[in-house]
Amino acid sequence: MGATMTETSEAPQPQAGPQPEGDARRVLKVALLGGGTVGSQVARILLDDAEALAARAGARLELVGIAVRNVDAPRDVELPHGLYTTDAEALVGSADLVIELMGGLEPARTHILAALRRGASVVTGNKALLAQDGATLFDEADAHGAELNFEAAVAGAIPIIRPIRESLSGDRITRVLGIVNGTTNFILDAMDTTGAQFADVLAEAQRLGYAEADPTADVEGLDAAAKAAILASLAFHTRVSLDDVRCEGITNVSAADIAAAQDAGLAIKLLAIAELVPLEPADGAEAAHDGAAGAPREGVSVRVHPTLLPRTHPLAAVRGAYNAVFIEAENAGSLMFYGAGAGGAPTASAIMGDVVTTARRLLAGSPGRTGTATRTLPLVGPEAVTTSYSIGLEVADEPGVLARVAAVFAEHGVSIETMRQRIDGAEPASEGAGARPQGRRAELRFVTHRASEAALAATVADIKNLDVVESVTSVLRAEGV
Ligand SMILES: NC(=O)c1ccc[n+]([C@@H]2O[C@H](COP(=O)([O-])OP(=O)(O)OC[C@H]3O[C@@H](n4cnc5c(N)ncnc54)[C@H](O)[C@@H]3O)[C@@H](O)[C@H]2O)c1
Ligand SMILES: N[C@@H](CCO)C(=O)O
Ligand code: NA
Repeated sequence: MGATMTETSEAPQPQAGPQPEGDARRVLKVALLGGGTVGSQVARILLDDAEALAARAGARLELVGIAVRNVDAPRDVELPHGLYTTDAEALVGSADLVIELMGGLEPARTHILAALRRGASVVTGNKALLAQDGATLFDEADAHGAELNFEAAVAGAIPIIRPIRESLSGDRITRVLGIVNGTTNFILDAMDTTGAQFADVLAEAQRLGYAEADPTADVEGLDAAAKAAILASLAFHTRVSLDDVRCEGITNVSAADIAAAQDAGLAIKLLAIAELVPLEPADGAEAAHDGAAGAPREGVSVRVHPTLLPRTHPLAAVRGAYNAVFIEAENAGSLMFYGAGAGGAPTASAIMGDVVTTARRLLAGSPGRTGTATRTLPLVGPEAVTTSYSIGLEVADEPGVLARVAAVFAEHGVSIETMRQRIDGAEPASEGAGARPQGRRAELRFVTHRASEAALAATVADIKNLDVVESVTSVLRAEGV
């Protein structure tokens, strides 16, 4: 075991059999980097629940310090002032187990690497760092016999990392669909419930404290993309980083999109989607194989975008700031994991689960491997992925317009599943329903069968060029319609 452990001088004699209060001779020194929203809750649990944690971990978990930027900053959770320090480096040097909750890339990365190089294990909630440079951290952990655990990094309190890494390690996961950002789910849900526009709901979410003052990482999908990269790496045993994730946020989702989705029995959710995609062999070439005899070559697609879902899909029922991850596996079938994806105490629960599990394995002298990549799957771009699309258009309400638009879909081989028409906000009218006033506009909404992004883009470009089309108001992807 890489970590050193101390023994207290007033140690009781060892006893045979189970020891409900843990083995009090053994102490694991725990350093906490960051005393903010999550860190303060982790410290509270470590101090308040010390006895129960010792019983479960098999050693006393001694909080030796909390590294912060300013030791005198006002705090919501009252903790012994003497625990705070600005010297994170020294704190890391004294610990058996380091909990990193500073966030950001640096100096978090430097401190985690320093801990792992000493053989100290690390628990972190830092999805941004893991998605950017997880491979380096995993390699370092494995090289030094230390563990790096990160349940809190994806979907907060929801157990999802460990189920993928452990419970499903004997299955073959084929697809992961996740609502992994609470802020955007809160906004989309509020738009769905109230009919309000994105900007108004965002302002309200900021007022209520759901959205950050700078909501860019959330509303542009970057936070979800980091989580998607982590989920894809674990689910498919390959390496995926943030740069591999195609990402589109929710800033362009309009109240009209939401209303149209509702009319069609659909909901709009920001989904992180990671899936295995079969790859066609190159022209004239044999299909390459990924190592398993006879296995067809496959790639991984990882993306984040607003997605239309049938309102009957389990993910459509996820309301407010909650998160959920839906997994499809060859043998398990469909599984859904649901709960609080953020917040101090919920996220601290996931951190503490990792801390106790890590402590147990350290005490048993058998740290687990951190890295799970066993193969290198190609990342596939949108050209190899097909999805259904919903396209909204504003057109002149004139005879023959529908036929001209439909012809463009046909030219590009994009098959239409449904079409809805609304005249100047009035109830749908059928073609040929009597004389229309001149200059009226109609809104058309098409839902397509599965199509490639290239075919869809070419279709939209040609539709925009039709003189009867005033504008393409939205293009949204759909799943399960
Ligand atoms: N807040 C959540 O709901 C949530 C959920 C899941 C994961 N996370 C992750 O947990 C981590 C912590 O999030 P948080 O919300 O508690 O952040 P926070 O901003 O509330 O707290 C950060 C803490 O780190 C300290 N810190 C930051 N930079 C430092 C530096 N250079 N030196 C010393 N101390 C420094 C700050 O003083 C503060 O105490 C992040 O990686 C975040 O992505 C947070
Ligand atoms: N900003 C994130 C916090 C949890 O990672 C969210 O809204 O879900
Ligand atoms: Na989690």
